[in-house]
Amino acid sequence: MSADRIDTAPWTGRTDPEADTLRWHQAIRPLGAAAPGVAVLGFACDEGVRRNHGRSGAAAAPTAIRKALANLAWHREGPAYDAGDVCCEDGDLDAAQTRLAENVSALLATGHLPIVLGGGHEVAWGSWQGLARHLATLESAPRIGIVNFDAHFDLRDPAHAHSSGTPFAQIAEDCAARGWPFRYACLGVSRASNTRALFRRATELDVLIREDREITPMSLAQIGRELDAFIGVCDHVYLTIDLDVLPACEAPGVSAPAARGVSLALLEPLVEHVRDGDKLRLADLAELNPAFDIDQRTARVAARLIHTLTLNG
Ligand SMILES: N=CN[C@@H](CCC(=O)O)C(=O)O
Ligand SMILES: [Mn+2]
Ligand SMILES: [Mn+2]
Repeated sequence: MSADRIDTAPWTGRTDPEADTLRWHQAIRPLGAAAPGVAVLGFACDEGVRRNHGRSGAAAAPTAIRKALANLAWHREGPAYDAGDVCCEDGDLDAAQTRLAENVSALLATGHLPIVLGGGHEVAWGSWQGLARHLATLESAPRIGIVNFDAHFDLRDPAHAHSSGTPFAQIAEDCAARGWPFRYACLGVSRASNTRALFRRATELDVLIREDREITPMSLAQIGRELDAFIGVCDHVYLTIDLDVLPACEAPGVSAPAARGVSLALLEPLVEHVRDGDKLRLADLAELNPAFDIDQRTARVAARLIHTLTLNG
């Protein structure tokens, strides 16, 4: 399986003359037959955002994230690879998500930790299918926990149209069809941005919900323990970060900027909980829209989160 497009152009940045000054652009390698490591894979698609009546532009996000990541200091021991981009052609979202899933499952089968660079949050349906396809070859009913940092549940009814607003409802249906448990934590939810119907669906699906206003410096340790307990009853974790969980001042470059949001200073320690649980199999970042970004602020946050997620190993 291979991606639709390989673009090495974003991997440029500062080169220092001193020793031990590596940055990502100097360390990352094209994917090849090599030791398992972190593998970034782009999903250049905003068809789901368009269908969800959002602001198009997230298809350009993988390149913008790579550019921001390129210049960050390299602190890893293990390798990192660029697996290229999956693109959405002619609005065929299902086909793009299927190709994403094929690439993700191939990376998992060769021992990599895939980090998918969305794309609208429709990336999650492709990411999930890749993880499910891989785990189904190993276990009959894998216990997968989905941790979504997001201002939105993205549990809209998929019967109308598959979009950036439906991926976790699609996953819930998929789990039911497979006889797998659906375990979903959605942290950073804005009550003002999700209808009563969405809150009801989340409650029916037994979603672990923490609203944006509940995540404070005082509650951080407690929410970390709740996250640990959630992860504790799973064997595998899929982490998905919708950048619109951050306040608009920290992440202006998204389709639906957050009036309140959860700041990076609170988000990052929670992401570290997920990282350090030893169960993380797959992560993606969604909804960066470079057309609305200011001085690469949102792309820099995305890159910082990748740096944090991949710091160990
Ligand atoms: N992935 C985005 N989901 C949100 C978008 C909300 C908005 O555009 O205002 C949702 O469908 O609720
Ligand atoms: Mn969102
Ligand atoms: Mn979302």
